[in-house]
Amino acid sequence: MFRSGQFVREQCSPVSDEQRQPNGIDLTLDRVFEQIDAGRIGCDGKEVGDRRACEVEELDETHSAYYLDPGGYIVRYNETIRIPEGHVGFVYPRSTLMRNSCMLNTAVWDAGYEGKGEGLLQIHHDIELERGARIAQLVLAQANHDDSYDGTYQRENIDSE
Ligand SMILES: O=c1ccn([C@H]2C[C@H](O)[C@@H](COP(=O)(O)OP(=O)(O)OP(=O)(O)O)O2)c(=O)[nH]1
Repeated sequence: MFRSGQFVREQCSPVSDEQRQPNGIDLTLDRVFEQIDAGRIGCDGKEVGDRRACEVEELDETHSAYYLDPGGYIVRYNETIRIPEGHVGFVYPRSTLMRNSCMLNTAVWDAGYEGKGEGLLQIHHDIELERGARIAQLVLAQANHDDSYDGTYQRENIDSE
């Protein structure tokens, strides 16, 4: 069973009323990165390639935003997300992203994970994205599981900042 938006909200912070959805909460954009070096996935371990932070551009006198050309980017969400025991999380793109020829690729959010997670943003047509804008939605489903998340991404982007 998928949990209510209010339940999901209680596992994340900070979350404003505007982010609350019937079945989850919207996640907002913190930062955008471009990968500049090869990563590695081996049988004995893994490595994430180096990346550089993209710059927010002054688009006119009143606002600044990321202006992204087609390509693949890593995005970091603003919210610290906690996946409670007995649950699994899924993140979907906000449909307006998709309707603008962009897509967010995501993986499984394990029970016990806590952190400011990341996603792969695919841009198929130039788009303007403001920091803090809602780009994705997190939902939580009840799930049986063996053990809890204890990997290298535990508390990512919380302890390091
Ligand atoms: O789109 C996603 C999906 C998951 N996560 C977080 C939550 C998840 O619990 C954690 C680890 O994901 P996964 O287990 O898929 O990573 P891995 O590559 O297998 O690394 P590890 O060996 O640390 O588990 O990353 C994200 O930040 N973004």
